[in-house]
Amino acid sequence: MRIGVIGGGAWGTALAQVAAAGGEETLLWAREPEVVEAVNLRRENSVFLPGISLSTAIRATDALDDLAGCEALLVVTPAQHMRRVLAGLPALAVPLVLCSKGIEEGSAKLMHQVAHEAQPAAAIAVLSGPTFAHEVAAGLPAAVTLAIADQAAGEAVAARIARPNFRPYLSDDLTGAEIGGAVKNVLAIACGVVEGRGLGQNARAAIISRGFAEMTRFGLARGARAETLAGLAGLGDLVLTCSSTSSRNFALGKGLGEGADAKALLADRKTVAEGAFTAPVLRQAAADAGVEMPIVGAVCDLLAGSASVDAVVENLLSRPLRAEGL
Ligand SMILES: NC(=O)C1=CN([C@@H]2O[C@H](COP(=O)(O)OP(=O)(O)OC[C@H]3O[C@@H](n4cnc5c(N)ncnc54)[C@H](O)[C@@H]3O)[C@@H](O)[C@H]2O)C=CC1
Ligand SMILES: O=C(CO)COP(=O)(O)O
Repeated sequence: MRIGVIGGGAWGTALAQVAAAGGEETLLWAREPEVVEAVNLRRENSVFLPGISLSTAIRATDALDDLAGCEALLVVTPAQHMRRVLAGLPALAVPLVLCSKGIEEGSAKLMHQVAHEAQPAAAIAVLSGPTFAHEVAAGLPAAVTLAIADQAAGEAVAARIARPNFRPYLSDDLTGAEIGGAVKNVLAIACGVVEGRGLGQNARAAIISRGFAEMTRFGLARGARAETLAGLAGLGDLVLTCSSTSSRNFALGKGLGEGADAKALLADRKTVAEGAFTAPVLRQAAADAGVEMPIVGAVCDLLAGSASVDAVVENLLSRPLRAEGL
């Protein structure tokens, strides 16, 4: 097996399909025995990515040990589970390509920091960008940022995962690529709220643009480069997920905007809406860095049930007038 994928959710399955489309034998590790069985017997992940016929070059397993012989590993667990899953593997020397979007609760660490602590000998790359899993799995065109410190290693990984309809763009800014993906999830919840409450398309565009200002302020404070945040992994993904109920984060926000209870919405989920986990740790990290993120704060209040939609909107609209620049 040459490429291994850790995580049999929608995105891990879609990335396994991309890998297999290049003729690579691909091993997909999934936690759920029913996912392993469905992929191996029916060539479909009917739990997390129904309706997509999967390549015969994909084999699924529920044994992490089976990944030992892979030459590269794509890591696609939900962000809050990445440390434990990586720590459960033997020491790895193959490249780890992190595809999850989030910030670790408690530590406020980015996934590349978490992965480095769990697997210090592995080269770490971050793959992030505007990529709804079902479109990628169906072979529709998409482009991503592939961030890795070592350029030669990056070129090798890019060559390995690039396909005619899947274009990685290289970067060495892991922090920027990760902050873009993590922050946009929280902003997508805010845009969903705008939709659910019927606040209009002007308001949504305002949230995208002022949200991008928040992302940029926070990213620069954590050492990201502005050009990365303005690229596929930042602005590109922000625009995608702030515009469609195909985004689980947007859909969660839409429910909040329609007046549903946050706890009930979250308890009801089988799939992950990363923004709900990222929002509180992001608010704290921003406060620690002295960065204002009022939209992120509003999402936190809604998720905690500590303020109504109308109250957070009024709060945002009554902030002191200021210059547009960062
Ligand atoms: N679905 C998408 O279109 C995209 C998702 N991503 C990111 O990929 C990551 C994974 O998301 P999806 O594949 O969409 O997941 P999903 O929402 O389709 O499935 C949930 C996943 O969580 C896993 N899980 C649940 N409890 C777990 C535990 N205790 N330990 C380890 N894993 C556990 C399940 O096994 C399953 O793989 C997230 O960080 C997400 O932001 C990134 C780009 C696109
Ligand atoms: O990250 C994604 C697309 O790039 C998927 O967004 P959601 O997790 O909100 O569905």
